[in-house]
Amino acid sequence: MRVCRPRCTAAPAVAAPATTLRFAKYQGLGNDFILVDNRHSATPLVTPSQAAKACDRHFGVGADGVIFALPPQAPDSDYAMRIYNSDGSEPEMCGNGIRCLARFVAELDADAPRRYRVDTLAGLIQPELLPGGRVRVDMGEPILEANAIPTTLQPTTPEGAVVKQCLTVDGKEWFFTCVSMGNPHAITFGYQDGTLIQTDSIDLQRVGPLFEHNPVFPARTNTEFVEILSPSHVRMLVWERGAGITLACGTGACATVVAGVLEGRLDRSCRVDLPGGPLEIEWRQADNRIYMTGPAELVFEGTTSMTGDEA
Ligand SMILES: N[C@@H](CCC[C@H](N)C(=O)O)C(=O)O
Repeated sequence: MRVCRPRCTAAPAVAAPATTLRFAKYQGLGNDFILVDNRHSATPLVTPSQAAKACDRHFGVGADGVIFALPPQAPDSDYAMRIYNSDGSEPEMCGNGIRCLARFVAELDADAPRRYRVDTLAGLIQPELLPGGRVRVDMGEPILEANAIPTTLQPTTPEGAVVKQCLTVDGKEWFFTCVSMGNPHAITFGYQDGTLIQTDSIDLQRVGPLFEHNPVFPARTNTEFVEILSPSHVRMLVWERGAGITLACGTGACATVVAGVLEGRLDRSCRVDLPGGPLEIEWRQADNRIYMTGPAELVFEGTTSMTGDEA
């Protein structure tokens, strides 16, 4: 006897409703972002998967992340900022991004002050507009305690910091210092045998993911490979959590100077050269806060069609 089974039919395709999103594309040293005016709602207008699509450099607008200017949340803040990485994950902070946000809100709101208090998932961060399109940011204090970074690497100092700890990756023994600027960073200046990093010898595409997804970093990590040019001048490459190779990372540059000071290699004021250009970083002894100065500029404004998550 022949048994007839019902045929498996696909549900009729229903086009997900598309909405039009207005945005401005900004860049800070080539670290580029889609900025969204979200001041009328505390909920981002774009979902993580829509953000990932918009960041795609072939099928979308193209960017390293999507940044939302939201209404203030904390009592003393002027705005709140949230960001999605290009893979749709949500980091706590973005150094180049907050310089872009400062210039974006200055364009939106002519009455905005020159110095803002921005509420982020990493706490209150304070950018200040300078002449010539530059922005100086009070990035707050670094976090050094291993559990708070977070890393399971064994602390090397009585205060619980992970400084110059050895980690074997890709068959090599690297020395690492871990610093959080609200988001996690692992910084290396060299290997256990004493050889120092030369940035042109780093195969970032190969080793970057091995650090990002290493189990010693339970929240994944951004990784900085740093070549020392002098005690006040370094060259840095970055593999970003959730975004891969980028041309610059502001929180990474800040974390690098902190790591360099802790390892006794760098001065507290440093120029950090990134593939997209230089940042000036100061880790001030008087208040333990980090100050980052660099450019941010508008690239173009536009609209894009956003479909639902199921599309
Ligand atoms: N490019 C940023 C950092 C963005 C977040 C990072 N990818 C993370 O996941 O922590 C910067 O300029 O700081």
